[in-house]
Amino acid sequence: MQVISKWRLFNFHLFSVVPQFTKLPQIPISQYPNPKKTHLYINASASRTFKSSSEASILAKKVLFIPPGVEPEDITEDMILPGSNIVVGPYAGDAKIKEVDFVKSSNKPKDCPKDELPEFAMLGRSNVGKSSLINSLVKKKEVALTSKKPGKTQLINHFLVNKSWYIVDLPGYGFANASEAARMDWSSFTKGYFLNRDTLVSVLLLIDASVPPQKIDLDCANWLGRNKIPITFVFTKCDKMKGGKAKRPDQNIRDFHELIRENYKHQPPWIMTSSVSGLGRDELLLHMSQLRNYWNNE
Ligand SMILES: Nc1nc2c(ncn2[C@@H]2O[C@H](COP(=O)(O)OP(=O)(O)OP(=O)(O)O)[C@@H](O)[C@H]2O)c(=O)[nH]1
Ligand SMILES: [Mg+2]
Repeated sequence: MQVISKWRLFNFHLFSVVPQFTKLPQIPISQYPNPKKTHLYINASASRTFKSSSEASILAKKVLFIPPGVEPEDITEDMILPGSNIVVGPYAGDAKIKEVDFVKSSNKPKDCPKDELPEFAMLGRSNVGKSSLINSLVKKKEVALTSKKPGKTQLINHFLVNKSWYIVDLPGYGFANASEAARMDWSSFTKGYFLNRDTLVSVLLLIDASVPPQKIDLDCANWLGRNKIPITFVFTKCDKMKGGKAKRPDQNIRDFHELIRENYKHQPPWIMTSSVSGLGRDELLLHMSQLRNYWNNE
């Protein structure tokens, strides 16, 4: 298994991604020179695997995202992507982006491309970094337009990757100076897309990790959960360290998990990223590859 053996290179500990259940010594992510080795937590003594412990297997089911084709008791810690709760399974592969083409902007869900290719939709608060993440994933500066001014992306924008799948840039929700009418418009427009788009493999719900959990993000996560829309939490701006008493990204992420935990029977996948440092980029692409390849094989 080539993909898995790649991840064996990382000396990554299972218990480093179990924030809610363990109290482990913490090291701020800024202290890691290599983003690939960035962990939320480090526990020097935790070099166990799940194999020998049924307790650990139950814990794995509660906190890890276990993809199709993987049994909880077969998980070893080196199968977990760094800075995430995502286990890499047999469907992962072909993650590299070789080419990307902007296809179209649609202002109604029914105008979106009809070629049945799988797609991932970027959703999140205005200014959370959706367009920046797309640019970072495709390694091009100006594929998706970014701006300091919230509300830059107003349409459903389809980008075709490797001529075989789409990344979709959506308008941000909840920007403070939008009128109530504009907000309502956003919600019927985008909700229509989520509820009717059969080719949607997963929503990537972007959450700004440089600020404490926001009600609007929690509401959105809960709405998607209630409507059984597959979701991956992508924490953005993990490079941003605010001074003073502000919480660090890893603490904000832990607080966010704490608040949504009871709404999810199974842990949705989550991953830490930064469009500035490239943290989580390759890992997110690998995760998307396993969801996509499974979707294609279904
Ligand atoms: N430090 C840091 N800044 C970021 C990161 N990602 C985005 N930004 C900044 O955040 C601002 C908003 O980024 P966009 O990518 O335009 O955000 P968006 O979610 O597409 O915004 P809308 O299109 O308005 O919904 C820009 O100033 C980016 O440079 C990140 O990972 N780290
Ligand atoms: Mg945008």
